[in-house]
Amino acid sequence: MGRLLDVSRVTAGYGSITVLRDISIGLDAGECVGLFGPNGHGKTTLLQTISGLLKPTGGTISFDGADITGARPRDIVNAGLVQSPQGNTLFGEMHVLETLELASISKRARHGKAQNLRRVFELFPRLDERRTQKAKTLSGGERQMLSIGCALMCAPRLLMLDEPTLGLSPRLKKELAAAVGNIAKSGVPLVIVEQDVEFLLSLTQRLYMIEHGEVVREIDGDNAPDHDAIMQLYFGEAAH
Ligand SMILES: Nc1ncnc2c1ncn2[C@@H]1O[C@H](COP(=O)(O)OP(=O)(O)OP(=O)(O)O)[C@@H](O)[C@H]1O
Repeated sequence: MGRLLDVSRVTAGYGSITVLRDISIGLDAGECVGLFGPNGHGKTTLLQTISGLLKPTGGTISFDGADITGARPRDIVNAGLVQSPQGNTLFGEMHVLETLELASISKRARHGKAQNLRRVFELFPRLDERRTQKAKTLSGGERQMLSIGCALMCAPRLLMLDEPTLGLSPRLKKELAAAVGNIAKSGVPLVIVEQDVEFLLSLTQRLYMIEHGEVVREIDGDNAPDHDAIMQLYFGEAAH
């Protein structure tokens, strides 16, 4: 059986700027993988390309055996491949419940809307307590939870999270890590972009280190280098 997600030799960028160069990553059903590396080296661009928001100029992307290279974002979501962007992309004037309901507009999300909503509130009690609070008044961590909640409203078969812990306090980070861990335990495979490698190692089986739009290293979670070696990798090799 093929992989759940197979990104093969993809090239993509913005206009004349090439960001991703012949990049390949993949995961099997039931697996969670992490992407890390220095800022500005293409991790978000990779997620946007997989989601169909950016069209690759080379390579192929398949999801559950179907070729989705260049497919429309809405068709990709309907196939069950859903991205949760960083939490600052929400509509500020809409409150929590409205936002989650709006997220269930897609064909895929309409089924089981009540059940998905229950699941989001179980996972994130903070959102349950703030159903009628406007998105713009939520804290950074709560906005991140709402962004993940929106993705969960689409009943993902693969969920991609873009820096879910960015700017969070240690306490909120722990809370979010527990919720993301529960999502993984419920059987949803994850692709997580994060700067915090320890956070990634606690949630994923495999890491890809991305530099200059390429995978420069693949790390197996069971044989991961220790903290110092990872820092050396990060700053030693990212400095040039
Ligand atoms: N819309 C855009 N137009 C032009 N260039 C862009 C655009 N979005 C991103 N870039 C550039 O593409 C490169 C890769 O950015 P990207 O956001 O993918 O990196 P990243 O690894 O996710 O970084 P970070 O960890 O800081 O989020 C950067 O040089 C960035 O400036």
